[in-house]
Amino acid sequence: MPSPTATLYRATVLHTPDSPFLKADALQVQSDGGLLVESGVIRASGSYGDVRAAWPDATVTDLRGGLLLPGFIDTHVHYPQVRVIGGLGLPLLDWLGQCALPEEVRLSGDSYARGVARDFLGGLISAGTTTALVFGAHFQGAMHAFFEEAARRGLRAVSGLVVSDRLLRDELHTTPQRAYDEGKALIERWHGVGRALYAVTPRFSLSASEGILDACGALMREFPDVRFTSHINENGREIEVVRELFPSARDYLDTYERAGLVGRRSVLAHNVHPSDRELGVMADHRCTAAHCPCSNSALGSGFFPLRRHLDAGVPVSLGSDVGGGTGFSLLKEGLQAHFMQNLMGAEGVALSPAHLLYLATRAGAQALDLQDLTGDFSVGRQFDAVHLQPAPGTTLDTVFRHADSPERALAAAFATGTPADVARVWIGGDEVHRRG
Ligand SMILES: Nc1nc2[nH]cnc2c(=O)[nH]1
Ligand SMILES: [Zn+2]
Repeated sequence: MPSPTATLYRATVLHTPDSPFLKADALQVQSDGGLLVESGVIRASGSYGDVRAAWPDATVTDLRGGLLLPGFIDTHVHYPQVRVIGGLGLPLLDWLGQCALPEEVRLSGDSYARGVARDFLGGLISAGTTTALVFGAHFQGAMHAFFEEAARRGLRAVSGLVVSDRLLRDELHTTPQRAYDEGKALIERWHGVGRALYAVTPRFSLSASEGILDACGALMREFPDVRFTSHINENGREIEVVRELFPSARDYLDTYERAGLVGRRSVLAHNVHPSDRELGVMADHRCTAAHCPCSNSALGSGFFPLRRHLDAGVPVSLGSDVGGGTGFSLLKEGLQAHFMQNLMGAEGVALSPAHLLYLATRAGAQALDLQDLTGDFSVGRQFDAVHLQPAPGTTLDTVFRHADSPERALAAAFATGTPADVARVWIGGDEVHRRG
């Protein structure tokens, strides 16, 4: 019997439980759909009429007039960089030195860090993101502040202390022992607590000695279900420096591989310039590449070789890479991915709205090994959802009113949607954002 707390969401529902890269017709659409949610979990789905008939006592929430999508999953976004979005015109290493790192130093102050965490979470959730792999800060206090604020907002946050011991700035450097000790303490405090998970996070091999990568490896061995994230193969100059710093490594990936950091729960951001060997190893381990198209464009990092990743069998997800990226919207990231693949001509992959939705949702859940929990609207998943409903009189509202199918409306959402079109957001059935 349905409990009195069951809610039936009535909406135009779209999701991609299967990958459109592997299966035609992967986009599932219910023009007048129903999702029955009880205790935050989806118990039934189908046409509104069918679900209503089976659950006549459920309270109906009427969301007709927009699109109900799975909450977006951002698999690469930096919490300390929200206030420095927009440093355009610099390549990676100059941008880090001039824009990102001076701000990251300020997070040594706990109250400053808490303010940044609040700004970050407000921006992320109001853009429709419900799960995120969040590149953390270099300071333990800032990470406690982040996890506390993320819990308060209800985000599914996967994050960890960022560790480095060379070539950044002294204030951001640690030691292998301290990286291990602080990482262990944070894992024991936060991993698996509420919706939080921990990710071991060396910044990138350029700023990490073998000692610090080994300390990360020790944490991964001791806590095998934590996640791993870092950067790889983003920028030509960065790759040259890594080659000089690790003369015996076969390539950039090998610097992580030798430390035991490449696995099913590893997500490496960018991978704009991979070798075939690196792609083969990532595929063998089911290690995901987080594609960040706005960042790659803003920092001039290059065109992401999506075709080569797909052909090699490497999983790919999407990231906003704020603040190298230009904002929190995964709609915008999807559009930019589409543009860049188009501009690559024969080497590019034609990305349909179904591909974009998959990359922004289910692919991220798989990257984080959370596919049984979130990322689509299958029965048994958490109700993590975003309701796109443009305000009356806006351009997207006009297009929605005249779209001849939900698929066309979805394409328009990627083409012209912004966080202003996000009307409501739920995580685990809790409403975590409602447009003012
Ligand atoms: N885009 C980007 N790449 C990085 N590589 C190392 N740190 C960073 C960062 O903060 N942003
Ligand atoms: Zn990044």
